[in-house]
Amino acid sequence: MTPSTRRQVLVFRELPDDQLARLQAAHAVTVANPRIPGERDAFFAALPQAEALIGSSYPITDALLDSAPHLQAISSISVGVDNYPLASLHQRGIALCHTPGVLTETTADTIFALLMATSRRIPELALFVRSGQWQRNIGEDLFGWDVHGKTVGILGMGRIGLALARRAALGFGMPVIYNNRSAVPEAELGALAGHVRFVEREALLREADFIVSMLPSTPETRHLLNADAFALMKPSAIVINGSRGAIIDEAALLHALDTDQIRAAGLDVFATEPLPVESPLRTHPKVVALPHIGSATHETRYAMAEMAVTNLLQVLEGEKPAGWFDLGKA
Ligand SMILES: NC(=O)C1=CN([C@@H]2O[C@H](COP(=O)(O)OP(=O)(O)OC[C@H]3O[C@@H](n4cnc5c(N)ncnc54)[C@H](OP(=O)(O)O)[C@@H]3O)[C@@H](O)[C@H]2O)C=CC1
Ligand SMILES: O=CC(=O)O
Repeated sequence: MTPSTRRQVLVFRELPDDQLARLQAAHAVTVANPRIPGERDAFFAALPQAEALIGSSYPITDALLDSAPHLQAISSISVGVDNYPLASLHQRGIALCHTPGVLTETTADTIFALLMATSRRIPELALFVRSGQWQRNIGEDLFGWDVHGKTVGILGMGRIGLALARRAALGFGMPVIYNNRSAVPEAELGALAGHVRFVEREALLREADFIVSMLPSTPETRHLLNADAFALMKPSAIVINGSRGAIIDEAALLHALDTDQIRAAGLDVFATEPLPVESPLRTHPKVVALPHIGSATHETRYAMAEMAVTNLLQVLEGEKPAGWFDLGKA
């Protein structure tokens, strides 16, 4: 990419003031979030001039790219890149950046908390107290299930999967099994060496007490947790989805929960987000549902915004930033 003078940058999700100012110091910036009804028209009006986009949580489609003929770079404020048409970006020569690493530990904290909350029924019992139902000692109908010592099966042992495995194996004494397309080299396991075991996916689904998805959403991982997968799991299995809604066939999940094929599910992500109010997952007694908060702390959302702005500034200068996404390998 040729080093720039001032480029037309379209910001499609709010940025911290100081990070917006970094962009404004170097480029001509329009801020318009297409998810906000009052800003939608401004977003589409700015696309024909836009040379760069920065934001997240909005699907960038081929049709949208067609209306942005000058686009040269997109900087996503996320690690997941499933909102972008990767092959089209590659074909059109549009660079893509994302924010791997800065959200790893925070997301692992959230997903481990979700695992614990689901198994120990924390939201349900907190509501029990809040609603004034705690009148005597609780009975076993409200007991949860142990977390420590149980086997966790991680689908997608990448950056976040490994951070989750450290919490589970080294903090909670949990045997960890995992599945990837290729096993993590022993040298990259660090303190986890000897604590985790690569297994085939089917074995993971059969053996694990907790099945956790940290897989990216791709054509290959779509509905990987489907009726066949739930049929392999233990009736006591708890399914945790910390990555993307598309990994789970939600109708099959509901059937598995309703027929006691599995015990419970903890979900941070859904096929449609925000979760539609009519979704049975919202109020299902065996489901703990969160509003996609894996990385949602003040510190980490700031770090993501800062990295995304740095990525964009560097890519517009013709450099290859830390968050460069290699479209050639996607
Ligand atoms: N809930 C939330 O708020 C958040 C959700 N996420 C989600 O988490 C995902 C993972 O993030 P991160 O850990 O940084 O990503 P990584 O790329 O580091 O990890 C992904 C892992 O999945 C494995 N994988 C990819 N495709 C397949 C497949 N078809 N079958 C089996 N394994 C596969 C990869 O291993 P291999 O290549 O060997 O197969 C890799 O180890 C993101 O893509 C995003 O969707 C991320 C942040 C926050
Ligand atoms: O879901 C969040 C992300 O960063 O990806």
